[in-house]
Amino acid sequence: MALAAARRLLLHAGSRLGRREAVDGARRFANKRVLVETEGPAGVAVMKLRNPPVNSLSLECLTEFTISLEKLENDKSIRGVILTSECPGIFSAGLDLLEMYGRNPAHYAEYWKNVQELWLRLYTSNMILVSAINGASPAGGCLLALCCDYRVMADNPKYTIGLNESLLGIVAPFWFKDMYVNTIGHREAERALQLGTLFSPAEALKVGVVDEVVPEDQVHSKARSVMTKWLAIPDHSRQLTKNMMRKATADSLIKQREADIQNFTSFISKDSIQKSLHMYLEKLKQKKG
Ligand SMILES: CC/C=C/C=C/CC(=O)SCCNC(=O)CCNC(=O)[C@H](O)C(C)(C)COP(=O)(O)OP(=O)(O)OC[C@H]1O[C@@H](n2cnc3c(N)ncnc32)[C@H](O)[C@@H]1OP(=O)(O)O
Repeated sequence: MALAAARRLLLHAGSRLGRREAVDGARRFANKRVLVETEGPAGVAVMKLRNPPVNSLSLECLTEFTISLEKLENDKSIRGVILTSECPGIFSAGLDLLEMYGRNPAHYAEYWKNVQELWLRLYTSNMILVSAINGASPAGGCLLALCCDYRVMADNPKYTIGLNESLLGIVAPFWFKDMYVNTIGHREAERALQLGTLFSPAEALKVGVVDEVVPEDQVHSKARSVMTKWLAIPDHSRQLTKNMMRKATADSLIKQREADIQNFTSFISKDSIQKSLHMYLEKLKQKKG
């Protein structure tokens, strides 16, 4: 209920959290955790995640992200979105571990429903989505990038990308797996999912997790030039083709959303899984000290 109210509030431009501004002819609207600017090639928005320190996809961040996408989908002048990050060195650390640890089943269910919703909206978007991956992109961060039509990654060996869930002692849901298989093929996905591989940019390019690797200072210009190329294709034929390629994968989740929420909730609530997450969070802390 509270989230639905927040959603209504945010959808109103000019509300306290969601504001629309005119800056040098460019339009922008900003929530606390997502900034959207419509500069650059006509019909293109740049969406920047800004949920420091690591752009983890908290419930609030997911909600703001989904609402921003919804706004762009409803704006007929927007044909493409470049998805990137405002947090230095991090594209997104993926799902927020603190939303999946030490909470109650109702919270897990609510959280997962919002993860599904963002994924469905991104994966089935009619707009052209290009990701400018300017930092680390594990698990849910990789998922965001995989939803895009084209992925450009910064050539920095410190940045890695991949579905690393098995390293956390958790299992990537079937729709994460399906999208991985669609992108890199069954054999590579099978190996990478079991090992929880986090690929360097060069490896990610080789295996097909990303489409292009460029020097870090060229990620945005490259994403823009890729977008220009995709904008030259008539929308109706590109959209119908995208739908043809992605519909079966999206439908398999749509048909069993409730069951998938139940699965997630009972899996994540298990003592053994909570223990694994605890250990992983401790490891992240120790890495610092
Ligand atoms: C059925 C089950 C389905 C579930 C599917 C889940 C998919 C997921 O997305 S699970 C999340 C997986 N994510 C990760 O494994 C990433 C973990 N994080 C990292 O590897 C690193 O933090 C980093 C992203 C590479 C960034 O490194 P660095 O710049 O050195 O920052 P840190 O000091 O490590 O982190 C700062 C701060 O953020 C906290 N944090 C990191 N990641 C997450 C996260 N995903 N969720 C919540 N919080 C996270 C980290 O613990 C630090 O917190 P402090 O309180 O400052 O210690």
